[in-house]
Amino acid sequence: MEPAPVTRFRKYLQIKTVQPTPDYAACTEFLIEQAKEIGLEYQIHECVKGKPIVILKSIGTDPTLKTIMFSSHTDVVPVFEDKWDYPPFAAERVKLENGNYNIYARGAQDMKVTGSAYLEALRNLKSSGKHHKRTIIALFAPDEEIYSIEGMDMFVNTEEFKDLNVGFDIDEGDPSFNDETFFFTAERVTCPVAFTAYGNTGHGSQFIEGTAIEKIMPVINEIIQFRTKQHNIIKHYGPLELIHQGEVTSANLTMLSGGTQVNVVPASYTATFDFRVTPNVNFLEFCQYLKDLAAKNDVKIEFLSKTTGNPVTEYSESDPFMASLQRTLKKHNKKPRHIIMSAATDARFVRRAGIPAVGINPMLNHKQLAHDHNEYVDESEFLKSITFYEDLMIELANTD
Ligand SMILES: CSCC[C@H](NC=O)C(=O)O
Ligand SMILES: [Zn+2]
Ligand SMILES: [Zn+2]
Repeated sequence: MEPAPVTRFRKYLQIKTVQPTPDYAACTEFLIEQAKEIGLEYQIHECVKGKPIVILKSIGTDPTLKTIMFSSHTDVVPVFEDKWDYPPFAAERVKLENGNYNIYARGAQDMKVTGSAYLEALRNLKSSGKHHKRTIIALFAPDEEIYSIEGMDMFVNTEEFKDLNVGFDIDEGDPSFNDETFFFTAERVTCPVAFTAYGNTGHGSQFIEGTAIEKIMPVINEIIQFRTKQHNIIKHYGPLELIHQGEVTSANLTMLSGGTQVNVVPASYTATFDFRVTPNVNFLEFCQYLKDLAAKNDVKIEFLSKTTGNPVTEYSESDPFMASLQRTLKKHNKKPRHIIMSAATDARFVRRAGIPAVGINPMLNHKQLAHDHNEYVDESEFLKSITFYEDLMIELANTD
């Protein structure tokens, strides 16, 4: 028999909140239905029409205290459907030889599993009748996969957000590929940059000097060398390299454009890079390095994001909320490991608003498949994560 939490999780996965045209209306309807069934208060806030932030609340016995927020995003990244063994929005429950089940769907890991675990944890809390002092909020945000511009980036600056009176945020983490539980209080800065070179044009049969491509090539080459050097710093960790990725800066050439016809030398050429800058270096100094590189090669540089850096949440075991988190980890026999998030999450906006935020995902021994084909979760890990969040909610919400 399929457990009821799994049935509800699969229903959430079947809603096509896939970028670039996510069905947020159906998603909101599902979340409201859940809130009503569970007995939670709910409110919806749209910073931009059609981009709902759904907020569910279990009101604490002392509503004057700062609240505890559990954040997730509702959107998922696109798929290459022909590369999937199961339809990505059917959320098929596949039985394995060992008797366990996997649930296959886009968003199964990133991050509807977490949103579903929050809902199930709240459901259990409500039906158990357990009291908690602080109000618990489960927040479901749109557009995280496309920079959150009309999602959390805007929302944290609103009165509605201030009214939530959040004191501590639990946010997106990564499932673990071993038996350790990763938690994050800092992440790398997403820094998309476009370099554009302008040069002489002319007939494609000629040795034209000073072409755009001649100017852009040294920039590309230097960045590729930089990338290799950064990678070399962590390569010796072998299979554990993933844990250390946040300690260095990554660079990937993700877009290259220019040229209109094969026999016409292009007048301009653009190379766009996805940089993820480690908090271990000064972000502005890194930006200056890129600016100098552009100037040296007579190339225009454009920073495609307005970020000036990412604040880090202070971590101290004597902090009462952090202590509650550690107690819950201990209770669940977790081996916590404090690392730097290599990707970007909505926690960065919460931290910018001056609120401590911890990214975490309690699922263990899992293949990391966020944004990949055949994304799935192990059903038993999903079910275990519900009890983890249930305890975490109670611990954090009863923190003095
Ligand atoms: C940088 S905004 C997009 C956020 C996205 N987060 C997870 O996949 C990421 O690319 O890291
Ligand atoms: Zn995500
Ligand atoms: Zn993602």
